[in-house]
Amino acid sequence: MHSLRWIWGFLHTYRARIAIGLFCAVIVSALNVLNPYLAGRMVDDVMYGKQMNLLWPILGIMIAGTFLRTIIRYTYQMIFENVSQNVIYNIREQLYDRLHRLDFSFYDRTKTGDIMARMTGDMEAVRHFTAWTIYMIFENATIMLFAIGFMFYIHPPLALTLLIVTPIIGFFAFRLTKDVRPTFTEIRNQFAKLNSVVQENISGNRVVKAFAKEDYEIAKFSIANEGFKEKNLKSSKIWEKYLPILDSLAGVLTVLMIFAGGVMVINGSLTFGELVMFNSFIWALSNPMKMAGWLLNDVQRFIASAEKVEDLLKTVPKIASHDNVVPIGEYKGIVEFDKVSFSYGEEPVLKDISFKVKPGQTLAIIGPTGAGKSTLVNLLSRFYDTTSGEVRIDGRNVKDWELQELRKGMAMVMQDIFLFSDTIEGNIAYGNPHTSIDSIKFAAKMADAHDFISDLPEGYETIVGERGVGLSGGQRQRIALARAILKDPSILILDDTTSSLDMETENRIQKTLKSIQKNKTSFIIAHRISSVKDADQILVMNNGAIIERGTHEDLLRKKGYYFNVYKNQYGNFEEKHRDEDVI
Ligand SMILES: Nc1ncnc2c1ncn2[C@@H]1O[C@H](COP(=O)(O)OP(=O)(O)OP(=O)(O)O)[C@@H](O)[C@H]1O
Repeated sequence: MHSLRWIWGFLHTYRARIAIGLFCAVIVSALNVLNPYLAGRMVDDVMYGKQMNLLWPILGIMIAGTFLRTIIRYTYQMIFENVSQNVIYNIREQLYDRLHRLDFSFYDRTKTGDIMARMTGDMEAVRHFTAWTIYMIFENATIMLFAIGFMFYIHPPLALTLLIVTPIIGFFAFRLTKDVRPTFTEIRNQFAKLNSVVQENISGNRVVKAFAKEDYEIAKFSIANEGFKEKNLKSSKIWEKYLPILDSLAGVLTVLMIFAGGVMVINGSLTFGELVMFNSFIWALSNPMKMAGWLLNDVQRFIASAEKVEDLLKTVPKIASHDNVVPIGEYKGIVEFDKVSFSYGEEPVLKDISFKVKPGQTLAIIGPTGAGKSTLVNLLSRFYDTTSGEVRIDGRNVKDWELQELRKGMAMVMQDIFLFSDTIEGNIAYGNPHTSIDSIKFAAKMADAHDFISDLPEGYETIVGERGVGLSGGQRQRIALARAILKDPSILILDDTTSSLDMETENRIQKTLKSIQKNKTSFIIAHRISSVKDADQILVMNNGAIIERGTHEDLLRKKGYYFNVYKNQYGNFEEKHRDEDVI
């Protein structure tokens, strides 16, 4: 019931069309009882009554009725198809919108394969229900009602005799529904698992090959595939149990009709023509009963899928703009962390972090892997919210910013570079689609990417593969950097952006970046001293806390963690310190 109420929320926009469709279905159902009735009249009036003048009119009406029925049926099938396509279009749009609004924590815990299963298999089950199942249920119910009404009109005792079987059919149809429903949820969940295995294997195919794990992955897929087959077979077994019962009960109707009807014809309470009518009405009774199994099946499949789609549509992003946000107007880029702590789960990942950076300044963060560097900058753009403390930009808590406005003023080059399957030009212009090619080239020059792009046979028009396949790690980083530079943000965040570059290229980029960093607040996360040494402030993080802070010179003087990293990267400190060019 709940799923029906949910789908009605989408269907009600088309209620006029649905009403027309259902009205057409009523006409078709009425026309369905016309031919059996006329066949009976033919027997009684034309064959037995010898009223030959009725032969052609009856035949004409039968043919015209059949013709009309076909046209009207086609019309409402088209109406429902059209409504279903519109409904699915609307649901898909809302789903996609929701997927974009959901935050990082949702994607942290949800498998891509599961999302894909909802967008494909579940949506198809919902479409099938709205395009076919709804009108089929209505059509079968009305055919049955018309047939029962007519049978009572013609001969109530025989009609009653035949209806004795219907409660038994109803009972088994109900049992089928009850038993088969959980299996559809299982099938649906297994389909999501299968999707996840396939999706992960396609995305990770290089790792699979590199580790020669093809057989292992094939075996893993086989288990999921086998599970899917088993769940489907389990569902079929329930079907196999009930469908023959429903079929046989429908068959019982014919036997009952011939037996009881025959007796009534012999004792003269029923004409032969009326027996012919009843014989034809048997179809109108038995067919909906046979269909009931299939239709209930479809309804269960719909409910299992609708719950999943609705579930996703109702998932509320934890991170969103609150209702009373006022646009800030000018974006300066003053960043302040005030006693910020954060945890993804139980364990604290950031502990009591405080600092302030102003436009034109660069803050660098260095520290061992897992120290919390990326997590720190993720709080800046509100990918996650602080557990305690405040992150402020231009003096305002990031939670009080309109989310889009907050993020529009920032550009981030993430550790895990993602490029779209598009041209290099399209990838660089992702944040500014209407920009000129000259601006794109300028940004590429700033990121030291212009030369290698120009050397490609198709230059900026070169299509890069999914996730940037076809480019080296360093080339990908430089395109991502150009994409961020082109956005001309107030806050520029570079998370391990130059890790794949050689020192010479990194040096060139640092020089060019200086010219554009003048009015920006820059964050640089790196493991190399060469990447952070020029920053106005360097934070050394370990285990979620700031353990040292200061300029390069300050930190060298402290002879702590930073000093040791420096020594490791540049060899003997005293010796290298004499050679200032090195740093
Ligand atoms: N999405 C997440 N869910 C749960 N834990 C996470 C998540 N992302 C990171 N962590 C954990 O938080 C801690 C800090 O991770 P973070 O990525 O911030 O470190 P990092 O200093 O940037 O490391 P690296 O230098 O390797 O990039 C790690 O222990 C990591 O396992």
